[in-house]
Amino acid sequence: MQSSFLLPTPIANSNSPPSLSLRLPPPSTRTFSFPTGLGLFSVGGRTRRQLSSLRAKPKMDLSGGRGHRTLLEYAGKGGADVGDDLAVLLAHIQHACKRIAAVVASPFNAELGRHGGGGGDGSLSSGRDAPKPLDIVSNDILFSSLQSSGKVAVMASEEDDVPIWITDGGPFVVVTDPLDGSRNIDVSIPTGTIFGIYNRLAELDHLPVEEKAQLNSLQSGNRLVAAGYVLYSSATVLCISFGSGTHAFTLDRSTGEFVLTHPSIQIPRRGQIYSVNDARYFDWPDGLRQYIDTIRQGKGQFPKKYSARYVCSLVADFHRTLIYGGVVMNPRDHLRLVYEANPLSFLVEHAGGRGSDGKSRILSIQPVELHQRLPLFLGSLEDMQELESYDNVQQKINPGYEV
Ligand SMILES: O=P(O)(O)OC[C@H]1O[C@](O)(COP(=O)(O)O)[C@@H](O)[C@@H]1O
Repeated sequence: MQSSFLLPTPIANSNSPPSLSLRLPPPSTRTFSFPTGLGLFSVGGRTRRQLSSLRAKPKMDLSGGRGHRTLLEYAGKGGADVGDDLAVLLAHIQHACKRIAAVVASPFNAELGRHGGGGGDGSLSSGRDAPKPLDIVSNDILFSSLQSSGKVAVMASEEDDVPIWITDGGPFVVVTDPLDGSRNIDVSIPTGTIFGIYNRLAELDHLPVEEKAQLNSLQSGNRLVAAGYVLYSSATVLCISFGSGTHAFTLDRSTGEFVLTHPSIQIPRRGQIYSVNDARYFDWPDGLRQYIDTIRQGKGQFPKKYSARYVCSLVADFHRTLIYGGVVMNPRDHLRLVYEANPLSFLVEHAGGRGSDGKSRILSIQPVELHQRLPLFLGSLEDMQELESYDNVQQKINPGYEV
């Protein structure tokens, strides 16, 4: 059988794209793909005309003709111009997240999963310090980056009991869940970092350190200056909003840069996917059961049967929802207002969606405790409105599930 192939010809001028010479396949032969420098071209079964139109197609340009735009270019003066302080902080956060991406993917850390190694006192029988679980390692990485940025007054982390005061002059407050979904890490399921950035409240500067650390960290979500997450998955994706649109950048491992791949994300007004831990069905209130039963059968406001997807890793479930639409939820008091619900609600709202506790808009809730937990529903506007029209969607009992 004659095979088909495309050969890159020598490049005479490095500014011009490589041209392709081709021998056409007989009709309906197998499909082959070849790297050409312009991406993978699949040629099986295509006519010469189809191929030349493929060749003529320009590469997708996300930067208005200036090449791929990186996160730091985007945030800088030629882009969103978020201000020097925030740009510096962002540079440190993205650096920390690249390190976390490397740590969670490393074969040498795989066994550290949730519980870490060694004895209860943190030591090994050999006398060395026991390795730390990956969520603690991630917390340490973020802390050290925030500290070296010089831009952070206080960091409040899901991993720490109390917020840590870093520097008096720091203009920002950072709240974070450094490694969400870490319970899945032993089996290489995606994980993520979530962060929110507030301005330091200068009017609290006169208070004792513990008090001002606490109060700065308890700001309501509608005061967020920026929020984001980093998904550690088949690709490492950093999604961020500075309060004007939600944009995602994918890590280019060849350059180490986050490159803008999803500018101005708009969550579809309707999705066809719901994301929840279905095993809790019998602990759900009637309203939530009815809602899920209805959309599953295609009997809701959108006359299509919904599909279920649940990774059990909030960042992954949220990222899919942001791109494909639908709703992602955890109806019990489990996820944290400060570290998870507020940043993700900020992102979904700036993409045209909604974040709610089943009754109220998340960003309007005033946190009263740092580690406060609540039911969380995030998603497409119309799906969220339909969900909230069922009065009773918050799971009040929380029997302490083992897995
Ligand atoms: O057990 P549930 O209710 O399905 O909760 C799963 C959720 O908990 C999380 O693992 C976060 O919980 P932790 O902060 O305790 O790890 C999310 O990533 C996930 O969406």
